[in-house]
Amino acid sequence: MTQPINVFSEIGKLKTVLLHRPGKELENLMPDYLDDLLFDDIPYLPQAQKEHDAFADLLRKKGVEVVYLEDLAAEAISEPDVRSSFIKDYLEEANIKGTGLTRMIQAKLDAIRTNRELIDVTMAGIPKSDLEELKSKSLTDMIESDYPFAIDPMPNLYFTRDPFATLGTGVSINKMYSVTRRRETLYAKYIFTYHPRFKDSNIPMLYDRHDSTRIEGGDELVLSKDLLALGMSQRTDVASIEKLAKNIFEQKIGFKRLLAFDIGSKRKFMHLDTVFTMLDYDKFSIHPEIEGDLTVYSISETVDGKIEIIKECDSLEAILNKYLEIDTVKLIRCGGNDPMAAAREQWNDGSNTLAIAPGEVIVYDRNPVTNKALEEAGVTLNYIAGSELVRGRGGPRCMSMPLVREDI
Ligand SMILES: NC(=[NH2+])NCCC[C@H](N)C(=O)O
Repeated sequence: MTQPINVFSEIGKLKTVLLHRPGKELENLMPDYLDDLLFDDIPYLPQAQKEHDAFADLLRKKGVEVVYLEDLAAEAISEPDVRSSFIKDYLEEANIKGTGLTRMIQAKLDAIRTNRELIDVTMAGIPKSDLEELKSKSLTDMIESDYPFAIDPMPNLYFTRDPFATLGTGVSINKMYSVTRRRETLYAKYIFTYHPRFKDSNIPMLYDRHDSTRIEGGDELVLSKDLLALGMSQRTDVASIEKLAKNIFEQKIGFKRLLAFDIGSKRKFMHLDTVFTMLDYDKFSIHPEIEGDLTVYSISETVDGKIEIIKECDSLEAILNKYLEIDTVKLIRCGGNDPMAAAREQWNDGSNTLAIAPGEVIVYDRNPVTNKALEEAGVTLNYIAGSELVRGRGGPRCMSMPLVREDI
């Protein structure tokens, strides 16, 4: 039987992928809170859904099984006691002001008939205006301020790449950088523990969502069955990479080395996959700003089970040649040779490609300069529109979490 999780590369033929169709959580974005919610603008939901459906259809057309986070989460809580414990965890983490309000919301959630509807409500968040009871005078003391939400929405859920990452046969359930994304990992906890697809497989857990240091899936790349690339970024702390390495070696997942790339701490480069993705055995898309010398930490295990860390300063090209044991990797620049196009198209996720097979990727159609450079390098491109989706600052890789890839 194939493992429910099998991801030993970034490029092996994609067999099963996890998406989230953008939902009502995007309609709960408000201009005053965009920064906290990590959005730059408010997508128009029907159009965002249309674009997302086209992305899913393309994947299906390419023979990929598409599963949705919201369906798996609903199926995972099908036992009444699991559903109750999910609601309890959700409420505990929801940062609700006032116990009266918590009780009121709990009653509302308990009364929702189908689990799928329940999951949708938890994702969308709960505006105070949806709580009829709050309108009665006796409850005014529960309304702390003009803040519009009793529970915040989770608008970043369609970036399924980040709250957890599949690595080999295991999964790292991540401690997210921002408050707004921390609750997203609750769905992963329930899915990997209780969903029939996973529950009997004893999935190796490689990171703990309650850990003190942060890590996100956009910084976790599987370069080969032996090698992982990690970003030390705005989102991922170096300490987390060390912990992940320890867990990977202890649980004998199979990877022999982790390369941690220091990409600095800027929003435009929030994750390693915003400046660097794998296209083929020897081809990568990169943002020109990471072409110079980089500081990289190579983390491996010694024969007596200790962690060894070596610091190197070299170009990305030299590091990849050395550790992938390739004569010359080909780095394809986002924006080609035009610095202005590079900046603009990186902002619109031109380097954030999703490989569906070696040398075949999905890209946004809105980055023509980068796409031309990729085509000229012999990469096969499949286009999707992303006018609305891109407003959350993420591309095809960010919007997908592979569960199964064919080994290469
Ligand atoms: N893997 C990625 N690059 N994900 C992009 C996530 C974008 C999202 N708005 C955030 O700031 O978290």
